[in-house]
Amino acid sequence: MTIEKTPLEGCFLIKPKVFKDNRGLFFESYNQQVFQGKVGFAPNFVQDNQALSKYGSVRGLHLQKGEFAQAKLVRAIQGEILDVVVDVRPGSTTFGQVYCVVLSGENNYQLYIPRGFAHGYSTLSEKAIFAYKCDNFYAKHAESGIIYNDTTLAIDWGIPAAEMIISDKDKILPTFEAFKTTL
Ligand SMILES: Cc1cn([C@H]2C[C@H](O)[C@@H](COP(=O)(O)OP(=O)(O)O[C@H]3O[C@@H](C)C(=O)[C@@H](O)[C@H]3O)O2)c(=O)[nH]c1=O
Repeated sequence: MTIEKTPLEGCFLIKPKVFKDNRGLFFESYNQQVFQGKVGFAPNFVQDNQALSKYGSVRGLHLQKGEFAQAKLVRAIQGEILDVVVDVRPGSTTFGQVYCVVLSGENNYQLYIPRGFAHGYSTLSEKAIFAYKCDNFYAKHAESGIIYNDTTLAIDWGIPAAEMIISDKDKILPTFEAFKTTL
């Protein structure tokens, strides 16, 4: 397993060591000892989530605020997604910067997203199964987010606008400018 820094402070791309044989393959999808050794701390993951999405689905950008903030370790078990994170930690040297990476059931990459980031993903394949670990519980009242098509962030989700599938909740998220006033 390799753990690489991304351009965003505290956000890491994890590439597992995959063992292939005539039965299929095997890899460690999380190893606390390795994570601690390479990153310097071990998150206390308390909730695992899984979602199935159709092609064109865009989920996000989401985060939970304050004491309910969540760090996440995300991956695509099947299919291909474009994972997108935005550093919205006040005072961070990479505040407002966006990082995107393709995660798939083929590359088995994972992204460690620290607390205080906004997160979203689009589904590039016909369908995708997305799974993630969180270091804090779901708290509906602490949910916040930024609109997926914010013009200042200008995220390319890899999906034509006419084919995007977006939840009603996500369609009314604030712009990045408006979100910033809530920080
Ligand atoms: C996230 C979440 C949702 N739910 C419920 C609430 C709702 O009825 C249903 C679907 O929720 P949502 O529409 O918020 O699901 P979704 O849009 O997939 O939300 C997720 O998006 C990605 C981008 C993230 O980063 C996650 O942290 C999470 O916010 O599931 C839980 O019970 N527990 C949870 O942890």
